[in-house]
Amino acid sequence: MDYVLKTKDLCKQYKDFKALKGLTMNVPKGAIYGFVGRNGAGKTTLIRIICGIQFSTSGSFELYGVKDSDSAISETRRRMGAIVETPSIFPYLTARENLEMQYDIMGMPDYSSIDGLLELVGLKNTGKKLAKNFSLGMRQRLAIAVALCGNPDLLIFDEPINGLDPQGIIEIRELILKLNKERNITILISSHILDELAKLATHYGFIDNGSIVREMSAEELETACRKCVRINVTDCTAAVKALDDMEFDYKISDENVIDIYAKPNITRLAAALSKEGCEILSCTEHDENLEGFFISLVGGDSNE
Ligand SMILES: Nc1ncnc2c1ncn2[C@@H]1O[C@H](COP(=O)(O)OP(=O)(O)OP(=O)(O)O)[C@@H](O)[C@H]1O
Repeated sequence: MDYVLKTKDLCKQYKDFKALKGLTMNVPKGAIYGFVGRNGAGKTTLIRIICGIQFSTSGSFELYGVKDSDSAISETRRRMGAIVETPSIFPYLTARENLEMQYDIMGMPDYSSIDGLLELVGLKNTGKKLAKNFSLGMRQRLAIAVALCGNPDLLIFDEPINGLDPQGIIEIRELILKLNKERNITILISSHILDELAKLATHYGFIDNGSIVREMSAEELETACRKCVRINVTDCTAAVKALDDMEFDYKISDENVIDIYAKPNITRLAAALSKEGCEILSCTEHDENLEGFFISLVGGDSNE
């Protein structure tokens, strides 16, 4: 498999605090790589290091096979566009003027591709409207257009849908999918909005406490997200006793809600619970989702 980005044992220390602790990750070419971790896990730190905004304390990375220690890394970074934290947009310029400014900054005198870029991100008809008057979704799409200016084949998004309304989320999702499918752009996207990420990602890297705890493809995740039978019961303690006696693999997922990782005979299950004085109020089939998987991987809350 070809990899666009490979990191090896990356560490980042701020005084006494280790933000990255030997982070090793591999982003395959053509992937939409979901970089999943709770607040403070180290996602932005890693992205800032790849973008050259910060330096690692130790470890290394390769971008398109070029090592970070190689002098060619700056040139290689031109193959990459990034939208990190506050997008770099000039509020008192129109969408077109923002892109012209970016072309100037990048030393690209030919503006002929700007119309196509504006069309691609759905900002072709914004005319004289200044970016400061754009909706958050429009601003985010403009930021994506700015990141696309150098015609990159890797795009890095740090939490791209934070704060967007549902319509804005759909627009950004569709744009990301289009860039990946039609322009073959590899995408690294950090997010803690896991349900949304699940609609996009082809690969995942789960980061916790400064290191990658698991990398997997979307197919592998699907297999790992176990199907279960979810029961809502009147008495959880009594139900647990019955489930233990029947040697079921289960998890208490909420107050009086239990996920059973098996296909129990419902009549027998109801009878066993009833013997303990517990009734089943409802029973449904349930798929463990990305969030459930993430929590089972790193424990605790996903901060979402
Ligand atoms: N300049 C700094 N000095 C000291 N600590 C820092 C600095 N920058 C980040 N940190 C700490 O490093 C850890 C990782 O931060 P980082 O921003 O990479 O996390 P994150 O996964 O992107 O989280 P979030 O989703 O909240 O942005 C956090 O505990 C943060 O407080």
